[in-house]
Amino acid sequence: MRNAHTVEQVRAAEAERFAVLPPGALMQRAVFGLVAYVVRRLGRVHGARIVILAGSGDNGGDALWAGARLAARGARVDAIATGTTHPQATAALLAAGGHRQIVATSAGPDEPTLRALLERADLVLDGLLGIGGRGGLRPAHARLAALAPPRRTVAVDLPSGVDADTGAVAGDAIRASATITFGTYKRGLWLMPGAAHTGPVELVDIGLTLPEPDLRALDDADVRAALPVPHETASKYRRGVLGLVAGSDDYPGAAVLAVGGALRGGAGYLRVVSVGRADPASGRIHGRAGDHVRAAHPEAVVTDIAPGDRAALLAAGRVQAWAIGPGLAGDTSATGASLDALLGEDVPLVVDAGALDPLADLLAADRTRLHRRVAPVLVTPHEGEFARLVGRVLGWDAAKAADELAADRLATVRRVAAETGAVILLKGARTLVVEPSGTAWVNTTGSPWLGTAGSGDVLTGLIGSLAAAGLPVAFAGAVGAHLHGRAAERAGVHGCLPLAASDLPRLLAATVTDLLTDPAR
Ligand SMILES: NC(=O)C1=CN([C@@H]2O[C@H](COP(=O)(O)OP(=O)(O)OC[C@H]3O[C@@H](n4cnc5c(N)ncnc54)[C@H](O)[C@@H]3O)[C@@H](O)[C@H]2O)[C@@H](O)CC1
Ligand SMILES: [K+]
Repeated sequence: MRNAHTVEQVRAAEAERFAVLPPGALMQRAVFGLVAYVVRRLGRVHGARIVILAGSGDNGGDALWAGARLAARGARVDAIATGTTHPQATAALLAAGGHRQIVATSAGPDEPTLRALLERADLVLDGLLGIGGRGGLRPAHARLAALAPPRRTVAVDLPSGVDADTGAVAGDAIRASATITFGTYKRGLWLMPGAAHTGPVELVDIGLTLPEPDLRALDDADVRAALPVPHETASKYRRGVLGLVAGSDDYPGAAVLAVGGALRGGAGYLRVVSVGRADPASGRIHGRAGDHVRAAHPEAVVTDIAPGDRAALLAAGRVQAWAIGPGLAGDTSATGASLDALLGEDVPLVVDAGALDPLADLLAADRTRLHRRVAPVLVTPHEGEFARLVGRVLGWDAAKAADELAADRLATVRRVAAETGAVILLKGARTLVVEPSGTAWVNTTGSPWLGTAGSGDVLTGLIGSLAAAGLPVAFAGAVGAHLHGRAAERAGVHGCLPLAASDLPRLLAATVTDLLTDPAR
């Protein structure tokens, strides 16, 4: 598990260490980790050209100290500063044979000199701003950020211009090929758009004593440990039964995809409810989605029901979790009736796609509905569906929803989770899973190829299945998002590019197989 903390939490933990350590000790720990990374990356330090971008604070201090260490090992180090710089670190750099120039003065380097320095650099260390940065970069910083070569730039603690807490980026910001961060992950390294600026992030332990994290990210090892693996006495029922209400005559394929995801999530038995209509000749209820599921996945047990038939829905049988929504179309009041029936059942419930608007309507009528329910409800909107949800339930217009998400995505989702009582899984490049209590996970796996029709249906089935197998539903959301992302990352290896959603179940099986058979386990 990787943990992220807020700037306030980091500052408090640092203050506690400052009180007992000699001056500069924490910074030297950070510098040691940074230099170790640079040496590993360059292989040969002697003769390497290093450019340091140095702001006025301790972040610049880290980078300048690293420059001093690298200069002492024979690197050619040029520091480009935006003004005053950390005094001891600057003195150490100059004493080690490094150079410093200040862009803001008339004696500073002109544009061509600056460009030439950066173009020739083997590596650029971005020490413009760390956790002390606020708002968009000032002009001198922004100019350097725009000139730094992304593929040869390493961000110190975080890419300058990325807000450490929110991941917001206002204007120019450093784009790095790697980020070396100190003490703990900062939330902004994991939240979009900041997360797109970091490259791979490495954590350097500097010995902070930290409180409960504000945000968590799962690793493969966490997911491996959480996977519901059947033991000797398992049976199909004991492994968990998922009830899935999915598909419609208009969108039967969504049910097939959701079932494909569910079959790879660990539940032993799958009851699929297909919403159809009465056959004029026989009077029997029949749904196209059910036909497609029977043909594609004979292991699923399918029941056809008439729209909104609550009794028939619940008669499908006992389950340990329900999921509703993929591919549901048409009469939203009928979907609302089904949803209302499922909300009356005391098992975890996953609500997606075509069931999200009906849920919003139920919550608009009764905001306490989910707070009163004992078993949790997880909703899986993408950004547009989230905007509709907050529009109907909290009265936000689309512009407000977009503004709030852009300013602080995590805080916004937290607030909506607390107000609605739903666990919210907000899909996107860095999917967030947030409980009403505020506990939050961010997913760091995935690939842009996942942005394809039907991939969300697979995810819903997968999460429902993990919940039916016994994972707490929010954790099932985090585990499901991690597996779903890993599966997509494998698409290239398994010849599944461009990725189609129907490839995902097969890729999920390969992902789970690898996790469970990893010899390092
Ligand atoms: N405090 C510590 O013990 C440690 C701190 N470390 C480093 O220290 C950093 C924090 O140092 P500081 O608190 O000095 O803060 P920073 O170095 O992040 O920046 C502070 C300076 O930047 C200016 N500034 C703020 N926003 C700006 C903007 N948008 N554009 C341009 N300039 C802006 C401020 O006026 C201030 O002078 C960490 O990120 C980390 O790199 C590490 O050395 C580990 C130990
Ligand atoms: K930085």
